[in-house]
Amino acid sequence: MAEFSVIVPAYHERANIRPLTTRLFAAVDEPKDTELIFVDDNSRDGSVEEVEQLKAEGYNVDIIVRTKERGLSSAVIRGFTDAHGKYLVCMDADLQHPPERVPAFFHALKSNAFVLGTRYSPEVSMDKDWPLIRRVISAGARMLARPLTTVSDPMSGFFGIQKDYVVKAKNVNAQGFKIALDLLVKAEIPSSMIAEVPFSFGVRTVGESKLTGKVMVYYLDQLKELYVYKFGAVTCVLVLLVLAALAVIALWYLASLVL
Ligand SMILES: Nc1nc2c(ncn2[C@@H]2O[C@H](COP(=O)(O)OP(=O)(O)O[C@H]3O[C@H](CO)[C@@H](O)[C@H](O)[C@@H]3O)[C@@H](O)[C@H]2O)c(=O)[nH]1
Ligand SMILES: [Mg+2]
Repeated sequence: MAEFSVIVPAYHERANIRPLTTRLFAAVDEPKDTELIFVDDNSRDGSVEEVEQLKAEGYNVDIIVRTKERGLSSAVIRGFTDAHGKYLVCMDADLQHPPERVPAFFHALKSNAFVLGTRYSPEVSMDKDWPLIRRVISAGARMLARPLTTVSDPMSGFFGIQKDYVVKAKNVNAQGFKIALDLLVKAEIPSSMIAEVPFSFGVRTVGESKLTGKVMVYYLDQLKELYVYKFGAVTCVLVLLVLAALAVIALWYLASLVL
């Protein structure tokens, strides 16, 4: 039974499956003790056949095909549930998360409950081709998550967690796009048990991003739920009322200067 599991949510990613698998197994320290699980939402694009071929070549890779559910977070939860490993790493299929960094996650997971891949470290650079609009959205989204966690990249989808802590996390939001943030808040992991691994965020070369306007709405909804979870509904309403009052006072003051 594998001790290390790599979970990859995948939707229409056939062309990325082979390079990810070969690069991952070439990189890990203990390939015989490592399993790779794709969680595909019935893409029907040849992903299953590609995985079968890789299996026949001897790679410890599998694919779960979901036909009734869809969504990034719920796919990751399904993969974590089915995984055999004690140490779990989640990464994207599109090679924006370099497989060569996975051993650093497993290494850090031996002494930490949670390991977050970060794009915001002096050691790494963000790919200069990452579109400006994505950088702006990412910065805004990060700022909004600031009160929830101290980690440097709460939007990251490249992370590792010990299986025991997945079991501990209750009511994880399967709708959201930001599963790492949800687990960080709901598994109640102390900051002393969280490590960060810097990585350079690449550019997708094959296939398309699934980030749509709807995903951003889901994110705001997820944030609302996490704020209430962490601070309680009463505190959230009071803070909103104070902010609204401050905004009215500021507008009043500005109007008095102009008029
Ligand atoms: N099974 C399944 N997989 C999905 C779904 N939606 C997306 N995925 C998979 O989830 C991964 C990330 O999707 P992308 O569409 O490539 O996301 P992105 O916009 O590049 O977003 C990335 O950057 C964010 C930070 O800015 C990360 O938070 C996010 O996890 C992801 O890494 C890919 O492997 C994609 O196939 C879905 O509905 N179902
Ligand atoms: Mg991507």
